[in-house]
Amino acid sequence: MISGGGTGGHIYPAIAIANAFKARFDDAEILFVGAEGKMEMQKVPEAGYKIIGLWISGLQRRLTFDNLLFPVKLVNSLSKSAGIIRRFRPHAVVGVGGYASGPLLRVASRKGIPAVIQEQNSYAGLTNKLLAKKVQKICVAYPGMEQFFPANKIAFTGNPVRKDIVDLAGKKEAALKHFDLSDAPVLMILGGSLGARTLNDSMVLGLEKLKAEGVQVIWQCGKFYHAEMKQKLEASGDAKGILLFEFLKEMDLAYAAADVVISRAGALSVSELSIAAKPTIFVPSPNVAEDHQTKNAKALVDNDAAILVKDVEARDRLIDEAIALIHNQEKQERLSEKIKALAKPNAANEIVDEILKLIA
Ligand SMILES: CC(=O)N[C@H]1[C@@H](OP(=O)(O)OP(=O)(O)OC[C@H]2O[C@@H](n3ccc(=O)[nH]c3=O)[C@H](O)[C@@H]2O)O[C@H](CO)[C@@H](O)[C@@H]1O
Repeated sequence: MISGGGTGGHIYPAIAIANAFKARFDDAEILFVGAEGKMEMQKVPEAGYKIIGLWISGLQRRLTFDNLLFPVKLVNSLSKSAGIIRRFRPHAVVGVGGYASGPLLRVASRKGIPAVIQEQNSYAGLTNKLLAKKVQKICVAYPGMEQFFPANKIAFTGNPVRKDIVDLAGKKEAALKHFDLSDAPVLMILGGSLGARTLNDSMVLGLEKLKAEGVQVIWQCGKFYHAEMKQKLEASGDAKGILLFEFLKEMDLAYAAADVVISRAGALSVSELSIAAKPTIFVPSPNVAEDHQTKNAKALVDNDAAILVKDVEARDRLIDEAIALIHNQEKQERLSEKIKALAKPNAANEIVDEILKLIA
């Protein structure tokens, strides 16, 4: 049983673990438990797995009606989790962070079912910190996580990445064809699973420069911003080679097509870009707990494996920085080599190994 979600950064590692488990045991039964109304309720069935939703959400920092409902939701979710576990009788449960993994893993551990959590970030999320005492194993993606979790429970596996992204070699030509792009340089803009206002604004401000340089763009803007960005792109006149997407389904092909990437520093984006060995400019989101995206990006930037542009500076200089990198083949190669050295492409399999050790 796999539980958690909320954003792509929790959902896709969960799917990668499920796929790696299925690849080893084709008769394995896997059930997901997510939060009603969240992205996982759509993305998990699209990946071919069954999911049950809990009525749960996070606590807001302000006093809201939702906060008053939180204890009711929690009791409801704990009781629903107990029912789901009683019926499904899992051999092991995995929590990937996000609201739903709290109640589910809490109940599972009370029933003595082996439990693993997977922490994607270099800074531990609240749900995972609370669960750490209850579970047997904690699979992490960054060194130094002993500051949040008991050292004897930690396994340094890396983040589990979908297999089609791990297997990018030889896909470039098919990828350019898929997106109907030429062999002129391709810049990819990745705003994380929800899209990013700063990246979108920077892109709009830099559109004319990119067109003048003949740069092609795969621009993932996020569902929330799509209508506005589409209208701005159309208003800019001829936009051949500037491709706008609300959400990219074929991430493997988008990575394969890209020469240079601008990205938020969500943990999975960082892991995927390392495996894909892409020369990347990270613009960490300033709107996340404890500024953890800056910490995610810093782990690479401090090793000269990526470039960092602060969110507040992005509108002024992000696109210039990207164009300079597009023209600097030698720097692209250096960044690509260094970022690849930090990749952990076998994470999903190592996490499956950890689960199997507990079941045994
Ligand atoms: C705003 C916010 O809370 N962000 C957090 C969220 O990020 P977010 O959900 O943006 O997650 P990540 O950047 O970690 O991962 C995004 C995932 O979505 C996939 N994808 C993305 C866009 C797209 O068009 N298609 C697609 O498939 C990517 O391939 C990747 O697998 O979870 C991460 C992991 O806990 C955290 O590090 C981030 O700080």
